[in-house]
This record gives sequence, structure tokens and C-alpha cells, in this order.
Amino acid sequence: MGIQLVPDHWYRLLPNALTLFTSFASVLLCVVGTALYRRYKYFRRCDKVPGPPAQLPLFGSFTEFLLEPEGILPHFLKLHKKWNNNRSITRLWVGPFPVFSIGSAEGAEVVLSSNKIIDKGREYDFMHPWLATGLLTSTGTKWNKRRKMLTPTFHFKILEEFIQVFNEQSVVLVEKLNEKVGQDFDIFPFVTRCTLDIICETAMGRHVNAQDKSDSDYVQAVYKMSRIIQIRQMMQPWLQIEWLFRLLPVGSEQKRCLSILHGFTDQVIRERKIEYKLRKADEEKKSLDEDDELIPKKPRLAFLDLLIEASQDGKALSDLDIREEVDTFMFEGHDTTAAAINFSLFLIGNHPEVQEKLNEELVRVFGQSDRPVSMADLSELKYLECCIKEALRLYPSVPLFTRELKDDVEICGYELPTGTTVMIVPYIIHRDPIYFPDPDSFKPERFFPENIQGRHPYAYVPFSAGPRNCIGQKFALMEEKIVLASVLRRFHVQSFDKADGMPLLVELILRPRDGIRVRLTPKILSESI
Ligand code: HEM
Repeated sequence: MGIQLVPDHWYRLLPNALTLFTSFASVLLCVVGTALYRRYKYFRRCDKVPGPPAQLPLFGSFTEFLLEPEGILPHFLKLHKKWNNNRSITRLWVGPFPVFSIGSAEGAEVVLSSNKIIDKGREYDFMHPWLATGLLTSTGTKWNKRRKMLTPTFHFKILEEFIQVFNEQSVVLVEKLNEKVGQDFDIFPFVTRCTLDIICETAMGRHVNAQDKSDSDYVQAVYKMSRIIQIRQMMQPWLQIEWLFRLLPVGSEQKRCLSILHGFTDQVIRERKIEYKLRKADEEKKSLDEDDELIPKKPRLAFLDLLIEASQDGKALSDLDIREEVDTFMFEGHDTTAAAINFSLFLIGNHPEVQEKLNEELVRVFGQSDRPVSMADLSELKYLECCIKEALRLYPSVPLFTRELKDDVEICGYELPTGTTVMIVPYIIHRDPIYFPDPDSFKPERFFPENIQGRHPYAYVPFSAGPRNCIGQKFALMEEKIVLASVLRRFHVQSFDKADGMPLLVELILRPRDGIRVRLTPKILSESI
């Protein structure tokens, strides 16, 4: 006879299979029920903001956007118009995720002026393989520290040093454009190659000669990588599934591009570090030399050198830290300026009266000379600056950007829940008739000092605003002015397309589907006086 370890009446206390099953099912039901109820409440909360209904639970308003790429922006504008309550905010369902699109200065102010709403939306994740967490993509203390560290590298005195690069590359651009005189052609790629050369030289101190040799591996990898990021963000969202992406040819293509891009930056960092050490040793030697007159002028430093210098100051920046910042400048600093210059040319080429005024300004500042543009000239080119600003109003290079909410936030009378995405849309904000009457017209005089007074500070945000605004905006404006002045001093521009009905693509930048088709006529300087 075996020993009975547990008394009989204890077995009766143990649950039978049915009880176990019902208990388990009830717990499961409670968990699922609570989750569904929470989701329902969340859904209801988000749906208080007007916007198109989610057609399918998991796909949201996805079917709304099953359109040709050039149909997306007009459709988005139509939705905003239809659902937008007092020009403030519109809700979209992107898959199961709510996105609140903000099209007013007042709404933008809440987000952009905040020191807390600084986290980027999830679309920025697809930039990480290239840019890691550089200034554009990082957040929290890392972003804060880096921003403080990098701000001095965009100091006026340092930007002044880059004027020579802007001028030199503009000369190459003018030479290239000269070959196209009298023809109808798309000027977009010419300008893009010029801005790519400028950013390579200013960020890394290296010539990639994109204007002469556009098929270089590095240049091609920059283009391809930007394209892959955009495809994953917007055009083929299934590629956001990491394992699937890696399995497909596009994943291997990204790997190949990254090895070229990172390989190039790594190599430049190594070389510039050696050059830095040699320069320092040389400077120390020369400081002992008494005859200052004989000391040659300091070489021009690139952003990269300033980062290397900063990393010596005890604020250790590893090579990888430096790489992510240099790559970020490469990414942020060429397409944006290229789009801005191109749209300026497009608008100027469509408005003879504006071009005439610009011509008068250029002749007043430069006379007949073809000398390079100087720092002093830049402050004289006031009307050109108004044209650039007005072009960025109508065609902001970055037409929209996002933030992720880490806390509930009230915007325009709506309580937006934590974890949702807000999307700032300069393209819409800039066309608000309250701040810009007759908003679709190109009127540079809107930016005359007397006309800016009293305008809402967030009504014009091509460079974003607040703590996370564009760190490169002064650089960009100087570059734009020099490139445009160089082109317009040599050529008269005539645009072929009209603004009305021009197909636009919302990619990483705002891009004209058919490029910017122009005809250039050489100017005879003495005639223009
Ligand atoms: C016309 C030219 C440009 C335009 C319209 C532009 C626009 C913008 C905008 C809208 C943002 C905010 C993006 C966001 O919040 O997601 C931004 C950020 C940034 N831009 Fe620019 N940008 C231009 C040129 C440049 C240049 C030339 C550089 C570098 C040389 C640059 C470097 C950056 C960086 C590093 C950030 C991130 C700043 C931060 O988060 O602290 N940008 N830019």
C-alpha cells in the first residue's frame, strides 16, 4: 500500500479541467476586452479630431492614398480643406497609427516652440542605417549635447570661410550651364550636382567633383540611399518590415550603398585627423618663430575639422560620432538647397518683372565686373533674399516633417494622446490667406521689412522653428544667394512650366515631377546697365 501524501479532501479543492479552461478563458477575455476597450477609447479620442474615416481597421486611410505619386499632394490638400476645422488640424489614419496634420501657424507654434516635443516620428528610423543618430535623428540628452556642441560650427565667421567654395562651385555651374544656352532643358540635376559639390567640400573638405564626374561611386550612393529611405518611408511601406527588407534586392542595395558611403566618410575622417595632427605640430613650431609675416595663411577648415577639434577638447567624440554628424550634413545639406535654388529659378523665370528688378539689383551691386560674390555683397542683395524667401514659402524644400508625442498635448483645442505623431506641414501653413493674402502668387515684397512686421512668428517655417530648427539655415541662405547671383548675372532665365498644375512630388524634399524646364539666354553685361 502506497503512502497517501495529500489527503482526499484536498484533491476536491483542486480545479478540474473545465474550471481551469473557463478561468483561463475569462482572464484572456478580460485582457483582450480591456485592450480592445482601451484601443476603442484611444480611437474615439483620436477621432475627435476631424479627418477622413479609417476605411479598414488595419489600413486606416491607406486607400485614400492609392494614387499616382503626383496625385498625393493635391489629394492631401483636398482632405485638409474638407476636414480641417478652422485651418487648424486634421487627423489621418496611417495604417493603425493616427497622424495629426497641422496646417496653421497657431498649431505649429505649440509643437515647435516646445522644449519637450523634440522626438522625431518613426519615419526617421529609416535614415538610421546611414545617419545613425546624428543631429537630425537623435533625441533627448544626446541631441541636446550635440546641438550645443555643433552650434558654434555654424558661426558667422566660419560660414564666411565657405564663401570661396560657394563661388568656386558656382563658376563650375555657370560653365556647365553655358553649354546648354539656347536649349530647353531641365536645370534641376545641374543645380543638385553643384550643391553636392559644395556640401562635400564644406562638410568634409573633399572634392567629389559631382559636376564633372556625376557617375562617381560616392555621388551615386548618395542618390540611391536617399531614394531607398524615401521608398521605405512612403512608397512601399511593406519594406518597413526589417527582415523582409533585408531579404529583398533593395536590402542588398542599401548594404552596398552604406559600405561606399561609410567607407568614404571613414577614410576622410582618418586622413583629416592625420592632417589635423600635422597642422597642430606645424602651428606649434611656427608659434616659436618670431617672424609672423612668414607664417602662411591657415588652411580653410571643413565642418569635419571643427568636429575633430571639438573632440580634442575633452568632449570626446568618437570617429563614429563624427561620422554620423558629417553624414547628416551631407544628407540634409544638399537636396534641400538644390530644391530651393531650383524653385527660385522657376519662379523668377516665370515673372519677368521680378527678374527685371533682380537684374537692376545685380547691376547695382556688381556693375560689369564678374568678380566673386563677397560677404559685403550678400547684405546688399536684399531683393534677391526676398525672392529666395518667397520661393521657400511657396515651395518649402521640406514640405512636411513630424514629431512623436511623449505626453498628451493640447493643440488647437484638441487633446492629442501620447504616442501619436504630429505632422507639421509648411506647404499648407505658408499658404494661409490670413498671413499671406493671395497666397498662391509669387510676391517677393511680402518679405520687405515693413511687410513682415506683426506677422505670426510661426506663419513662415521653411527651416522649422524653435529649439529643433535647421542648424544650417544661414549656410543655406548664403549658398543660395551666391549660386543664384552667379547664374542670374550671366543668364536670363525663362521657365517653360507654369506654377498652376505643376505636378509636385512629396519625397524627402519637394520635387517637381518633370524637373525645372528652362531656357537660358546669355546676358551681355554692358547691355544690362
Ligand atoms: C534651403 C535649405 C534647407 C532647408 C529648407 C532646411 C530645412 C530644415 C528643416 C525643415 C529642418 C527640421 C527637420 C525636422 O524637424 O525633421 C531641418 C533640420 C536640420 N537641418 Fe536643414 N534645411 C536646409 C539646409 C540645411 C543645410 C545646408 C544643412 C547643413 C549644412 C542643414 C542641416 C540640418 C540639420 C543638421 C538639421 C537637424 C537639426 C536638429 O534637429 O537639431 N540644413 N532643416
